[in-house]
Amino acid sequence: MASITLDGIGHAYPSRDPGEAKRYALKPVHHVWQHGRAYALLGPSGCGKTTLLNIISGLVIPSDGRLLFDDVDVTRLPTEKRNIAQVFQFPVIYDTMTVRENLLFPLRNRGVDKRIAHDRVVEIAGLLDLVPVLDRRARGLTADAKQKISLGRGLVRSDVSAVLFDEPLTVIDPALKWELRSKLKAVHEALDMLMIYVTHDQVEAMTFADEVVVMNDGRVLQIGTPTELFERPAHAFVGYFIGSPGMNFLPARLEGSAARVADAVFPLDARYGPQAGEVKLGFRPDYATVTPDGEGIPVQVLRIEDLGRRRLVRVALGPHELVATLPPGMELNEPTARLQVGSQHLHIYVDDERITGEQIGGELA
Ligand SMILES: Nc1ncnc2c1ncn2[C@@H]1O[C@H](COP(=O)(O)OP(=O)(O)OP(=O)(O)O)[C@@H](O)[C@H]1O
Repeated sequence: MASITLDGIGHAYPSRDPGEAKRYALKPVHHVWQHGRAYALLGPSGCGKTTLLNIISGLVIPSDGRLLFDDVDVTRLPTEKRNIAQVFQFPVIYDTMTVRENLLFPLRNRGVDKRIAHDRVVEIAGLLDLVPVLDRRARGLTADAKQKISLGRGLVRSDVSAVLFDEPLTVIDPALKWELRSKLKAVHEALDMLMIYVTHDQVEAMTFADEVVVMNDGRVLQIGTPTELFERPAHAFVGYFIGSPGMNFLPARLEGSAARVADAVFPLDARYGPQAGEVKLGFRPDYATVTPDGEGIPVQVLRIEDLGRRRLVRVALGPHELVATLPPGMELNEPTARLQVGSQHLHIYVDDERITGEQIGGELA
């Protein structure tokens, strides 16, 4: 068991064209992943998640930086010497063996005492609801059950430095995904292990992880708890990618402790220096409400989307479109309405990075 340090880890795959400038699939990143915690690597296709996972597993030797398991440099160690377990998108199991034999296999391979191995298999099977099928052959089981065996094989060794999951719920029936997602969370809570989970699905990442690593275009943009990513996205991409729908962004001008968008003025809870100038104002649809009249910024109502549990309203502020929430029971019968956003939910971005001002009252916003 270990913590994992990414010490300036980055990677550029070798190019066929020797004249081409170095192109990073993963831009250098520095971070320490703590023993016992669950991390998710989240981002769109091609953002570098698999590259980072493969660097940790040893399938890719990074072009930059060092990888440490505790204080041991493993950057160039082959996979089999790294003491990690991996779970892939598709089940990796022995069809002709029983579920019990499949789960015992990684332990037998390491010469674990028979009694200890047996108890551990029963513990893991219990966590994954595999006890009733322990003595069935894997061959006859459903795809979901087979992937659970694969998960079990990844989790069964208690001496690994980390368990790596590469989109492990891909083959799971959508109706069962929810169940398995929360089961994996419970498994992590029951076992004191460092787990790293690659996904492009924000719900999977947010359910599973203590901390989510949001990546885009080879860059780690923010590492934070689900709440931090939702409440204070450090980068505009994080605001847009996390949440459904994502954050609204409007081009704005800062004027002390207010942001001006066209003729509308949004009071902020912080004061910004004059250097900020042209910025992006970001706020979540969840924290913006539209009402027919009263206080707030005048907007044009474009359309209402009834999602059953909540209603969203798409409005225009000058030439800009944005999404807000329509409070329960509220009707909009006129083409114009009022938009309200609490100043604590307004964020300022310069070159897509969130900046903080001097909070009115003292601290940083
Ligand atoms: N073996 C390789 N040789 C050259 N380029 C590669 C190689 N593997 C990946 N890349 C490139 O590196 C970048 C990051 O790819 P990576 O597979 O790490 O992303 P990802 O986020 O895991 O995507 P996906 O979710 O589609 O698997 C992409 O531009 C990809 O084309």
